[in-house]
Amino acid sequence: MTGPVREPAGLDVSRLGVELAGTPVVRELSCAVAPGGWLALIGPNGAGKSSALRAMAGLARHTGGVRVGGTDLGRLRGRERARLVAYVPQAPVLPPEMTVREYVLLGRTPHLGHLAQPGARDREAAARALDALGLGAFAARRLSALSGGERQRVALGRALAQEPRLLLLDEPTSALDLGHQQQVLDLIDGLRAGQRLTVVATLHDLTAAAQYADQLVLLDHGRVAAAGPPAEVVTERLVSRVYGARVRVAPDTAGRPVVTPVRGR
Ligand SMILES: Nc1ncnc2c1ncn2[C@@H]1O[C@H](COP(=O)(O)OP(=O)(O)OP(=O)(O)O)[C@@H](O)[C@H]1O
Repeated sequence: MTGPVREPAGLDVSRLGVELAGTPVVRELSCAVAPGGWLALIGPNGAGKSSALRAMAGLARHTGGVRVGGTDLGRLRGRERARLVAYVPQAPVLPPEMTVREYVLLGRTPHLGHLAQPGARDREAAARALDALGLGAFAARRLSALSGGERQRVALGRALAQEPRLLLLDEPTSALDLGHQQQVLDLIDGLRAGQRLTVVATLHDLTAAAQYADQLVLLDHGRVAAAGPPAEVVTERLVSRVYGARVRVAPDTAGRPVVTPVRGR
């Protein structure tokens, strides 16, 4: 997918904290992602990954700072923030009567003037996103008539049409078959490399996280249990301690860890 290359922007998160119903669910999370970098947030159910991501998107009350390209996100209004950051939730709520094309075009909203209608450039950005995700054939389909995996790709399509500089993805491949998982992760990786889009994604698949991200943050009960390059974070010791899982971890030919679950007796 090619689009206009804009000034790249990195992410700086300092001492992020989120409290829900009086309980801290993210504590003292600090991380930095260079422009064009990919950070994966990993950790067991309830570790605080989605909460941290929502806070980075400005959608959850939090303490600490989130800066994108040096700009404090807390100081930006919704539209300004949406030109910089796109967020795709784990289970997006899609308006059932809208078509795929109309929905993806909504990604252009932050770029339109007040009361302005989408123009040719906006339609091109939406068409690029649809094509890149193999959704061209679905463009006229209503959102209520899509499978779970198609819905997930449509939500990502809207975010790509937004042409953000930071892309926040909550479990972007959870509903996708193996081929579409690779297609989506490869696409995001291409945008990262080609346009220096900065990516933060929560991922349950540790092998995929290690294959695609250049750094991982492992959360456990809201705290950072480990952070760094994949080979340092995805280890048998850490995975068994934090997830309570039996696994073998072996490097692939590129040295990235591959996790194999091992059946108990
Ligand atoms: N609205 C809420 N009120 C109170 N606690 C909440 C609320 N939403 C989530 N939590 C709790 O916050 C903690 C972190 O949840 P979060 O969804 O961030 O975890 P996660 O790592 O993304 O989990 P999962 O892998 O299951 O999606 C969990 O203990 C969860 O039960």
